[in-house]
Formats: sequence, C-alpha cells, structure tokens
Amino acid sequence: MPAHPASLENGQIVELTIDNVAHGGRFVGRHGAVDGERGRVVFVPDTMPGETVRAQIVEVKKSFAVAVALEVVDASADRVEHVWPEAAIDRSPAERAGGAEFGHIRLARQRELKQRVIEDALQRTGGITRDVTVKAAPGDVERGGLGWRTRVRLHVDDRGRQGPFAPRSHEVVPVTSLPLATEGIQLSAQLDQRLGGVTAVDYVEWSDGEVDVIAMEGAPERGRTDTIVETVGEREFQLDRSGFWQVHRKAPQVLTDALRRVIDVDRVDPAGWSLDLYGGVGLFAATMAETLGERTRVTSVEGDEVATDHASENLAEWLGATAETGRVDRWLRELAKRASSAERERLANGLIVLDPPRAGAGLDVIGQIADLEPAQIVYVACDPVALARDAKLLGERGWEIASLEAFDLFPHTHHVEAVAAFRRS
Ligand SMILES: C[S@@+](CC[C@H](N)C(=O)[O-])C[C@H]1O[C@@H](n2cnc3c(N)ncnc32)[C@H](O)[C@@H]1O
Repeated sequence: MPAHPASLENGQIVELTIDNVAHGGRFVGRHGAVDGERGRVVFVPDTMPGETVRAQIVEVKKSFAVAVALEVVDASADRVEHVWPEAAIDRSPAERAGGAEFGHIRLARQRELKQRVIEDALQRTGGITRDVTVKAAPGDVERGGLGWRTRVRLHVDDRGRQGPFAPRSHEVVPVTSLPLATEGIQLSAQLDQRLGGVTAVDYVEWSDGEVDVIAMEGAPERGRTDTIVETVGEREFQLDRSGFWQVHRKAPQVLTDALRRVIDVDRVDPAGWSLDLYGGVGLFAATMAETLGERTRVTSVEGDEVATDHASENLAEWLGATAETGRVDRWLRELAKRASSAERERLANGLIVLDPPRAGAGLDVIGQIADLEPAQIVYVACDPVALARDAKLLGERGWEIASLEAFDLFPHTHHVEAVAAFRRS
C-alpha cells in the first residue's frame, strides 16, 4: 500500500469519480481529493463524466497519473453498449481494439464532449472564450455514427489475424467487425481469413464505391503508386492511391462547404495572391478558386511531391492556380526573401488557408503568415489544442477568430475537425 492516501503507484487499483473530458480521448478523475484539495488528476479512457469507475494505475507522473478502466461502478445515463464489441470495457484493457474510444457514449453526448474539449483548449491554451457547437456530418445521425470511415488500416499479428492496435500499444487486437468503416469496406474485409507474409492491410473505399485492398509487407508504400479519382460534388480530384485524402465519406464536402461559407469575397481580391498551405492535392485551392472566380491567383503548397503533381492537374482549369512542393516553413521563408513589392501587395490582398497536420502550424509558420499581412486567414484544424495555440499566436499578431465551425467527422472517436476564420482585431 502507498504511504499516503494521495500517493499513487503503478498497478494500484483505485475508485475514481470522473468529472471532465480531456483532449486525446481520455477522461479526468481525481485521486486523493480532500477538503479544499482537488487531488491528483488521473486520466482514464473508456469512461465519461459523471461516472464512478474502478481503474488500475499504469503510469505515474509528477502532476498526473494514467489509469485503465476495469469496471464501471456507477454508470452515466449517457453510457450505451459499445458500438464495437471488440473495444468494450468488459474486455481486459490490453485486448480492447483502439480507434473507437467514444463508442460507449451516446452519439449526441459525444458531440457535446468534443465541444467541451474545443472550448477548454481555446480557453486554457489560447486564452480565448468562445462557445462552440459541434455539428454531425450529413447522414451520421441516421446511421448512428457508423459506416463513415473510407480508410482503415489493420495490422496483422504473427498468426495472420487482422485488427487495430490496442490503445497505448503495438499489440494487434484481432477483430471480426469494422462498424465505423463504410459498408463497402465491411463487405470486402475478410476478417476471418488468416494472412501470411503480410504486416498490415489498408482498406480504401473511393467515392465511386470501389474498394481497394492493399496488403503490405513491412513499411507502407510511399511515393507514386496508382492514380485514383475522388469526387466532391461535381468536381473530380486525382490522387495517388496511397496519398492523403479526408477520411470521412462526407468530409471533403463538409469542409469545402464550410470554407466557401467563410471566404470573405468583399475583403479578398481575386487578383491578389492566395495560398493554400498544406494543400494536399488541392482540395481547398479548388474551392478558393471556385469562390473567388476564374481570375484567382492561388498557390497550393504541399510537402509531398506526388500530391503536388496531382494538385497541378486538379487545378489546371484555373490559369492562375499553381501547386508547389515544399515544406511550408521553408517555402514561406523563400517567399519572404524573393517576393517583389508588387507580389507583397498581391499577397496582402489574398487569402491564406492552412490545413496543417495534427501538430499544427507553430510559431515560425504563424509568424511568417502574419508577416504577409493577408486579407483573411482560414485555419482548418484537426487538433483543438494545436488550433488554440496557433490562434493565440495569431492573436499576438493582431488576428482574432471571426467564426469557428466544428464538425464531428470522426464519430465514436475523440477526433474533431474545426474551420476557423480569422480577421484583424
Ligand atoms: C491534413 S492534410 C491536408 C491536405 C489537404 N488540405 C486536404 O484537405 O486534402 C495535411 C497535408 O500537409 C502535408 N504536410 C505535412 N507537413 C507539411 C509541411 N511541413 N509542409 C508542407 N506540407 C506538409 C501532408 O503531406 C498532408 O498532405
């Protein structure tokens, strides 16, 4: 037994009351709370606010601990049967499938919790007070938040069985169902089959309903493989079959609609120079050009040269649209060095859209964006804390959030997407 009631050690089993949701799909309990003292924070997945659980400590840090939930002692009214039996709390923690960490929570409550995560991140990291609503993607409420995932990677264990990793580990959890995956993937994935000589399998459903099954030996294939086509509304985008594309079947439509809504056509001059940073195959650059008109000058900047080649093709109908390969920080630095005063003026009349990976843009990139003094900035974010940090940095450079829309493009997981438009404060 630990010496002090508030001290914790690995392996210890504790009863915790969960009072909040944290970033990253974990929930917050407190241990050792006594009068006037709130106790030490313990992060526990597979629970939710309002519950009391029995949990085992698996990591102890100076200011917090991490535990795995063993049993729900007093359940929330919002707890439902897990949508994926292989991820449910009645399994031992090491045998729970990763990737559906909100699957035990009523769907509408999941969105409220994600809303709370964004609001908390904006407040704590960004010093920004803002009410946020997280909207469901079209069709998700009707489908119970299932059948949306167009891309699934399963790992293969040494017995040839397929499954995701368990949370916090590289142990494969063999599964017999994929409820979050599109119906096409569910039908194509032969989960009862043992696979030899394969370390992972990617299942990808394209917008025409075709499902690609890509078996991998060792590291996933990079570089150029086959070109495939995705459709968003009437528009087609070509991309490499192993390249980045938004995962939810409705995500490209939802995000481009949101971008179209916030582009300030009174402020942004189509003849200015707009940038689509972290542009992939030009999904947002196309929306920018559609919205701003055929005279638009827009450059999509992307680190992956295969994606850039596809972006060039995807943007070919606009004379002023180009795609360049480069790391955004370096590309902006070069731009700052070489831009003529006429180009600087055009940049100052243009729009900058950025859609960085989970880590966000960071001090250097945000500083360089602010130095360009664009007419408008729109930030598409897949990580609330990175968005909040970058929003704070933009705030220090005189920009404030004009609008923020959030979308549940990853039901039954903790992930959430946001589109924030910034204006000069
Ligand atoms: C979240 S994806 C967005 C892609 C695109 N906006 C879309 O919606 O399809 C982020 C993209 O940024 C690229 N990327 C990541 N880090 C980068 C960097 N430092 N510089 C340039 N591109 C980067 C990735 O290759 C990926 O295509």
